[in-house]
Amino acid sequence: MTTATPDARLILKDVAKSFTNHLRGGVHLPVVAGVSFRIDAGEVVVLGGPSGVGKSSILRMIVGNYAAERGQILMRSSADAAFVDVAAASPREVIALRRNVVGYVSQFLRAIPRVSALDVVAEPLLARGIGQADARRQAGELLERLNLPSALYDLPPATFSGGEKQRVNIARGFLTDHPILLLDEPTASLDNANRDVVCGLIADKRKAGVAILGIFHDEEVRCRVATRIVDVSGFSARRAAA
Ligand SMILES: Nc1ncnc2c1ncn2[C@@H]1O[C@H](COP(=O)(O)OP(=O)(O)OP(=O)(O)O)[C@@H](O)[C@H]1O
Repeated sequence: MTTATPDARLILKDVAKSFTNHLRGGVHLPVVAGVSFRIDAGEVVVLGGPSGVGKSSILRMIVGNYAAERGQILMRSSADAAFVDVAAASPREVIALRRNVVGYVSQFLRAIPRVSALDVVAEPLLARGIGQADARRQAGELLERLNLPSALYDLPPATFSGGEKQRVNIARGFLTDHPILLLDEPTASLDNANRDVVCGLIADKRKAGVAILGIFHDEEVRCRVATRIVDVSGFSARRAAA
């Protein structure tokens, strides 16, 4: 299952993560071990399992926010490209992978003071060399699809509602054409109409051959978007240690 095929974009091999709490006398908290799965282009794999089992931690290791303790996290942009191991990558390599290979929609928007919603969304396109007018136009079109009132485009998102902030975050993550996309509960604060829009955006990405890995607590959304579910309970380090 974790062998490389031409379609493979993301391969995890025997990945493990635990935390050590230095403020609590070095308490050691094993989270996951033996995490092994593969995602091909055009798949939407959803991580399942109970709260606290390690789903978000796996996404954060893939995007390089958390260091993997063991194992390999191999990713590539196309069938012709070489795999890069995020688990062994330098900070500079991680930044390049985030710019070009792996997109990430986190649970919460990290609002930058004084930067407008439109520019927050357009920024990843600018970083990839697209001109400002074009980037802002594309950002506006996506925000419109996500039903964000145009009166908000020029305002910084800091004072937006939870659902409005989440839609800015989704637009920022979906605007680029990263070949791998990670989604951490992108529909959590959305109403039904906008949940439908996000399901449509995910379907478009899948058709374009993007390899998607997501967490969705909403069962209806999970059933609509998932092509496969990976149950993280099977990798629980606590269960293995018990
Ligand atoms: N930075 C951190 N420092 C210490 N412990 C952490 C850290 N991040 C996560 N954990 C712990 O790791 C475990 C797994 O957390 P994680 O957020 O990955 O679970 P989850 O399956 O995504 O949960 P949920 O479904 O509730 O979001 C939890 O026990 C959590 O407390």
